[in-house]
Amino acid sequence: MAERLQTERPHQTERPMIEIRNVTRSYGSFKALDDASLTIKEGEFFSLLGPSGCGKTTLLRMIAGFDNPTSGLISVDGQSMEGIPANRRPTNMVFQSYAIFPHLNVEQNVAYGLKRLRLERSEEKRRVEEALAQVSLTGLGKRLATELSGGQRQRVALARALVMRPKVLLLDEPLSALDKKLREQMQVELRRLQQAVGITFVLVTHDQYEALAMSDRIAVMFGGRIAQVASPKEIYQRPVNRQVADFLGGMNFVKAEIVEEDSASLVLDTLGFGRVKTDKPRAFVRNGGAATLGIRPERLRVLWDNATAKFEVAGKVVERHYFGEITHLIVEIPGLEKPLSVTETNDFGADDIPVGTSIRLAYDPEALVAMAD
Ligand SMILES: Nc1ncnc2c1ncn2[C@@H]1O[C@H](COP(=O)(O)OP(=O)(O)OP(=O)(O)O)[C@@H](O)[C@H]1O
Repeated sequence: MAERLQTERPHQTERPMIEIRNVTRSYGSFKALDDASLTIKEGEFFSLLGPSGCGKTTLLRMIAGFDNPTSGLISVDGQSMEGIPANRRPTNMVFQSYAIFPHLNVEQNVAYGLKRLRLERSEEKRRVEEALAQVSLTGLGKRLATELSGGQRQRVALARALVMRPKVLLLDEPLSALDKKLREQMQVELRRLQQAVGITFVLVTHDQYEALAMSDRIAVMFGGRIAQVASPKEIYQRPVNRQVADFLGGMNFVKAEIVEEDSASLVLDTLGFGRVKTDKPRAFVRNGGAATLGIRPERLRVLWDNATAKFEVAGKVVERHYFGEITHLIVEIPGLEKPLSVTETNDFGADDIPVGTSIRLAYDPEALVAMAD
C-alpha cells in the first residue's frame, strides 16, 4: 500500500511550498479574509473550498500577486512575496474564463509567455510540444483557438501556464464553464496531470465534489475564515462543525447532551440514538453541555425482513424520492425533532418501500460524528 501511494504521489514532500501567516485583506471595515494561516506542501493538490464570497479568490489572488494582504505574510518556496510583482513570482494562474487569444493558434498561445525568456527557437518549440503533450493536445498546435471545444480551450490555458514551469499553479474555478460530463472528465485529467508534472496545484472551487475528487487536502472557508483544513476523507467524515458538514453534502443532525468528556472521546445522550461514545474532534470547543451528533444519510442502512444489527433505530417512512441508482427515504424516528434522511442503493428494492412502512435502520457507531454546535 505504501509503495502504491508513493508511485501515485511521487512529488509530494513535507516541505512547505506556500506559507500563509495571519493574512487579512480588508476593504474598509469589511474583512474579505480574516487572519488566515495555512501551509501548503510541495507537490500537493490543495483546494480552497467555500460558498460564494467566502474569500477564496481573494486568497488565491494574493498568492499570485494580483492583490496584497492588508496584514500578514505570504511566502512561496521559502521566499517572502512582499513587494514581489505577479510576473516575478514562481506562480502561474489559470483563469475561469480561459483568457486565450482568439487570433493566435494553439502553439502561439502556448508560446506567448515564453517570448520574454528569449529561448532558442528549438528549445521554445520543444517546450511548447511538451506542454501540449501534457494536456493531450499533440497535433492540434496549428488550430485557431476559435476552432476548439470548451474542454480543448481549457487545456490550452493549462498548457500556457505549464510551459512556464511554475513551482505553483493557481487555478480559479477552471472547470466551472464546462458542462457536467466534461467537467467530471477534466477533474480526472487534471488530477492525473498534477501527479505527472508534480507541481503544487492550488484550486479555488465552490463545488464540494470537485474538491473531494481531486485534492490531497482541502481548506473549507466561510466568511473570510478558514474553518477546517484536512484530507477529503477527514473533511467529509469528521467535519468540525455543522457548517462544514452541511456544505460537504447531506448530514443528519441530532441534538445531544454531553455526559462524559475526556481528551479523546465524548459520551453523548441523544433521544433517537440513545447513549453513544464518539471520538472527540480535534477542534472541539465545548459550548456548555449541548452538542450535535451527525450521521451521513448513506451510513444508515435499511434492515430487511428479520435482519438485526447491533446498532439500529426504528421509524416510519414518510417520504420516498427516486434517483435512478439510489433512493432517498425520509424516516421519522420517535423522539427526534427532525426525520432522518437515508440514502439507500436500489439493489434490494428501496425504491419500492411504500410510504408509511415501519422500518429499522442499522448504523455503525464509527459513522457518528460529534460536533460542538
Ligand atoms: N475590490 C473589492 N472591494 C470590496 N469588496 C470586495 C472586493 N473584492 C472582493 N470583495 C469582497 O470580498 C469578499 C470575498 O470575495 P472573493 O472574491 O474572495 O469571494 P469568493 O469566495 O472567491 O467568491 P466567488 O466564488 O463568488 O468568487 C466578497 O464579499 C466580496 O464582495
